[in-house]
Amino acid sequence: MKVDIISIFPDYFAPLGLSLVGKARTTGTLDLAVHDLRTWTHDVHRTVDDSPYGGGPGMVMRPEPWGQALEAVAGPGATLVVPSPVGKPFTQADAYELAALDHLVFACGRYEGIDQRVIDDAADRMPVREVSLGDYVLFGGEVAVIVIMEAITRLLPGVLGNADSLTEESHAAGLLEAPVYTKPAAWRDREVPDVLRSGDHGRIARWRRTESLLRTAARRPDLFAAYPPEHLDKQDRKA
Ligand SMILES: Nc1cc(-c2ccc3ccn(Cc4ccc(CN5CCCC5)cc4)c3c2)n[nH]1
Repeated sequence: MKVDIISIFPDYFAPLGLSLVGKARTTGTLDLAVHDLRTWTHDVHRTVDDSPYGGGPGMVMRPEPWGQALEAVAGPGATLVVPSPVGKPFTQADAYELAALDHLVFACGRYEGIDQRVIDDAADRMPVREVSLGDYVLFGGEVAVIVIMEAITRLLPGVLGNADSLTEESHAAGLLEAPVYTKPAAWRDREVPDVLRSGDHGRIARWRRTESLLRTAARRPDLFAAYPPEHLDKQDRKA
């Protein structure tokens, strides 16, 4: 997968050189390049922002540098992803969709956002997705891109050691996962649930299922309400 990131803070993406994302880059699974938006400014001050038409707080990112940057970076077959407080909430389903694409270009805004004409102009040439990471306001798109890149990269072939981790995932299955435990069996007078040490895999699977349902009902009534009733068997109804 080819990914290009455009930002006025290219150093923000150093974390994408570490750990499993870094490994995906060295193995060639992920071809990632980060570009400084100021490359496409031509004034002595390398200006990327200006005051908002209509007034209002802060500054807005100028369209010219973005227009030239996207022409240079987003060729045919690219999809533009723009983190934004007003975007569509980003979900695991979106991560799967983006992970299946050949070329992603991320536009990281700062200040109060990017001139809307940049998005509208790009949408004439390529698919554009404005995505929100949640109902809170960040300083810019960079942190959102790091999160999105983690969510996508772990879905790429060969990145996760044990592919089972993907099938067991909660958000993939619509429920929150059960609690996890490891050695020691007792720690600060707290015991690991006996069922998990029983070796009875059927009983263990039922226990985990029950814990997932209870957790989801308690913490994410929205997910629980959306969980297809046909996926609940009579054993679950006893929970
Ligand atoms: N999920 C999520 C994503 C973001 C996010 C993503 C990209 C950018 C680029 C700039 N900002 C800062 C930013 C933007 C808009 C306002 C709101 N202003 C009110 C009046 C005009 C606009 C404030 C501050 C971002 C924030 N935040 N949260």
